Amino acid sequence: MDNPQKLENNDTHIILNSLSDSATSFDAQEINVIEGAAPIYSQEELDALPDHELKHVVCGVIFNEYGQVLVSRRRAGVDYANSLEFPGGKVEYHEDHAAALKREFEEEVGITVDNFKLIYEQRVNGSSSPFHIFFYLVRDFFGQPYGAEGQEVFWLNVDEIDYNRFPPATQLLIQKYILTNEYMQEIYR
Ligand SMILES: Nc1nc2c([nH]c(=O)n2[C@@H]2O[C@H](COP(=O)(O)OP(=O)(O)OP(=O)(O)O)[C@@H](O)[C@H]2O)c(=O)[nH]1
Ligand SMILES: [Mg+2]
Repeated sequence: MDNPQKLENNDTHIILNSLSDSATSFDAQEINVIEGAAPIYSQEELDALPDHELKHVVCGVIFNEYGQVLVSRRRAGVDYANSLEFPGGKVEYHEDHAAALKREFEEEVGITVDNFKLIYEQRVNGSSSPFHIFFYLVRDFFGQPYGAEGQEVFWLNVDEIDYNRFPPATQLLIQKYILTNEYMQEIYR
């Protein structure tokens, strides 16, 4: 792959970036947390669960050459509807994390991704069952991201990120990893 992190077309960058206006005007109150999402397990109980009993979720954090991060808006009718998220989803039983990340990025934002590094993981009380979420820094991508499932997708400047717009596990990732600039040494290496 030739210089996979560089977007092929600067117009696409501008179109995607202009969508961030709607993200910037987003009201955190719109986030629809489905009823019954109260924690089922205490943190202690969650920590004691065998990992094979937990669904694995993988999400990818990608930066473009302008230092912006790729974000999607969750659709209506799902948990945390309307919140922002990093693309990703549930690992299927036959997949490892890398295969699941590649599939989710193809399905959700139409790009090919590679060269992953685990940056944060956490066990979470889901609305129906607990899951284990893993966030990967994605160092290489190829193609132009778009909302392949009809959702909004945009590049967001790191200093415009409002972590309150994301689900709780993602808020922690943003606070620990993105707002502290810890990612810098990994991508601008
Ligand atoms: N994609 C994504 N999911 C997240 C993030 N943070 C977070 O708590 N989650 C949770 O991870 C769980 C699974 O993610 P998902 O809904 O994207 O799963 P998926 O793509 O396989 O969806 P599907 O079941 O409709 O096919 C959801 O409960 C979601 O709320 C995030 O930053 N990105
Ligand atoms: Mg998903």
